[in-house]
Amino acid sequence: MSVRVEGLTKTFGHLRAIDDLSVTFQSGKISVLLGASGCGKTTTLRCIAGLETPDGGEILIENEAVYASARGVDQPPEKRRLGMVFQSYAIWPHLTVAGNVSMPLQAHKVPKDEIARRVKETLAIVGLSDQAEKSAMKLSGGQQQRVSIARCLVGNPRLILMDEPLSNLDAKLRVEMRQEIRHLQERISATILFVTHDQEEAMSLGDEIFLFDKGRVVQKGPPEDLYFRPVVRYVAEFLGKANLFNVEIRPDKDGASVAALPSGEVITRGSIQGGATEREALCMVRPESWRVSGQGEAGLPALVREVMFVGDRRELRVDTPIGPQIVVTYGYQRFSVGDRLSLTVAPDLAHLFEGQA
Ligand SMILES: Nc1ncnc2c1ncn2[C@@H]1O[C@H](COP(=O)(O)OP(=O)(O)OP(=O)(O)O)[C@@H](O)[C@H]1O
Repeated sequence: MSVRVEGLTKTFGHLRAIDDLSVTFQSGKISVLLGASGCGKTTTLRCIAGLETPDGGEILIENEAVYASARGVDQPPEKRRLGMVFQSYAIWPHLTVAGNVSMPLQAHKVPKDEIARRVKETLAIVGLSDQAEKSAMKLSGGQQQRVSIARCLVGNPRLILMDEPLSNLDAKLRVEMRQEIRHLQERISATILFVTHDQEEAMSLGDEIFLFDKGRVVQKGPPEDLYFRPVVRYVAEFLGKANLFNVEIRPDKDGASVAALPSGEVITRGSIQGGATEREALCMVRPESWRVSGQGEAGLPALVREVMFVGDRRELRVDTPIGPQIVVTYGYQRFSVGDRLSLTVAPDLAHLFEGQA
């Protein structure tokens, strides 16, 4: 079920929580709504669910208007046939696991034997078949969240809205649950809109990320596009770590381009985005994209100031003629404070924007 939002606006007093938002969330995909606290992610989700009434615009689910201000359309939440999972599990502590999952069906007066069948099927999907008769209160946080996911799935929604569903889980479980949600989505081919402010969660889960700022989407696309090809500085700095500095792009003798720093060093040559025309640009290099070689080699000279060993990788803070840079290397590559290095980057990993550092 695709979801289309057209010119959506929602204000709270003087605050524009959603500001003329137009986006399409694709059918059968996980779309992640990502952004800092207060940027309008939850309000967008609540408007789609019908839990919040927008000030204007349209919301279409599978091309059917569930909200259209100009035509006075505003379907109640229960008519929109979607499922929701929240940060708080909101399970009933006095009921069993099966009792919790059956609640939405009982509310719709579904026949008893059908309830039993659907609860059984759904518990199998979320891996809780052997816990069906256990009191919901006796489950771990991860299991409780699975119960709330099962309760959402039991009504067979084609569209599932998830608002920070993993925030209350510990770090290891969060990563496991991410994979489970991915597998689940593949099995039931549902459309999932997933709200988070965690960039790693967004990148590992999303088919597409919608990065919000001040009630608008700044950039949307596959995670790799946002990470390696951000359209503006805000996106570069929100997703992961970014080294940002000014470069001059000029043609090389053989027709390729070189990116030279204001201090004169050439950091890359080849087919750089932006072509061979002479111009100044803002350049972004991700920490792991720097290629490290020994002192005296061509490139940007760097002096190691700090080394942080994190097992699989080593994070270096280095001083260079263009200011401090972050460099990430493999954990087995040994570096010490005081080492002198040279840094270069592959042309396709030197990403250029308009603007100045
Ligand atoms: N019911 C409300 N009354 C007044 N202001 C509200 C209400 N709901 C949301 N807001 C405000 O609207 C803005 C957007 O809120 P929203 O919850 O959508 O942000 P968010 O991106 O989901 O942030 P978070 O990750 O903190 O939930 C915030 O400034 C918030 O304080």
